[in-house]
Amino acid sequence: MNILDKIIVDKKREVILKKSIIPVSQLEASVFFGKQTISLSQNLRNSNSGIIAEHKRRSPSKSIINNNFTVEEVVKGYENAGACGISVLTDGKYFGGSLDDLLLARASVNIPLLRKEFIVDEYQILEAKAHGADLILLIAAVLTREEIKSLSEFAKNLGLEVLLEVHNLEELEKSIMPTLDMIGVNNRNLKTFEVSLDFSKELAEKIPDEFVKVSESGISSIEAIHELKPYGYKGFLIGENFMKTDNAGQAATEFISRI
Ligand SMILES: O=C(O)c1ccccc1NCC(=O)[C@H](O)[C@H](O)COP(=O)(O)O
Repeated sequence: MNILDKIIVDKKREVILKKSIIPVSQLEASVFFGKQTISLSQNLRNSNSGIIAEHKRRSPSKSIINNNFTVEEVVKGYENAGACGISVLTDGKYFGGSLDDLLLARASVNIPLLRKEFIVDEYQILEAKAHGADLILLIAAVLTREEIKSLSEFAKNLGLEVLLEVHNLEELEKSIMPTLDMIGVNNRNLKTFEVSLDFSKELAEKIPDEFVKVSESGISSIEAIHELKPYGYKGFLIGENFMKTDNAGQAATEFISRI
C-alpha cells in the first residue's frame, strides 16, 4: 500500500468515528452556515502574485517542517504578505493539523481559506463549512468521477469553491465538470513523492480555460513562478518553502515582493 492509500484508509475510518461523535445537525448549527464565503478564484484572477500560502507543520515526505509557530502568527503573516489565500492542512495523523487550526485561521484573517484535507465524504465538507473554510480540495487520484461530481455539487450548494487536484492526464480527463472552480496540478506524485514542475508544464494546455490553473507543491523559487506563468498558471500553492523558515510570514513577504 502506498502512502496515499494508507491515508485514505485511515481517513475513511476517521470519518465514520467522527460522524458517531458529532452529528450533522451540530455542524449545521455553526455561525458560518449563515456567512458568505470569499472567492479564491476571483482573487487569483485579479492577482499578479497568485500565492496560496500553506500552514503545514509536518508531512509524510518531509516529517517535521515547523512546530514552533502559532496558527495565528503564520496566517496573519501570510495575509500581511499579500497572499491571495491560505491553505490549512487539517489532517492530524500525517500532517499534525486539525479543524481547530482552521477555526483559528478564520478568526485571524479575511482572505480565502482552503480546507486542505483528504475528502472522501460529504460530512467533511460540512465540517469545512462549519469551521469557516471558503473552499475545499478534491483529489482526483482517490475519487471516481461520480464522487467528484456529487462532492463538488454538495460543496457548491454550501457556497464553497472547489479546487480539484490532478497529477496526470487520466485524472484530469475523468474529472472535468462545471462544478469545479480551479484545477490544481500537483507537482508531487503523492504515491512516490517524486517532485517536478514538468507535471504542471505538461498538463497546462489540457486544462480548459474556464478553470483557474493552480500549480501545487515543490515550488521554492521565484524562477519557478516565472517558468510556470507562461503556461497559464494563476495560482501557486506553497507550503514547505515558507514553513521551514524562522518566520513564515516574512518569508512569504520577501517571496511575493520579488514576483
Ligand atoms: O507534502 C507531502 O509530503 C504530501 C504527502 C502525501 C499527500 C499529500 C502531501 N502534501 C499535501 C500538499 O498538497 C502540499 O502540502 C502542498 O501542495 C504544498 O506543497 P509544498 O510547497 O511542497 O510543501
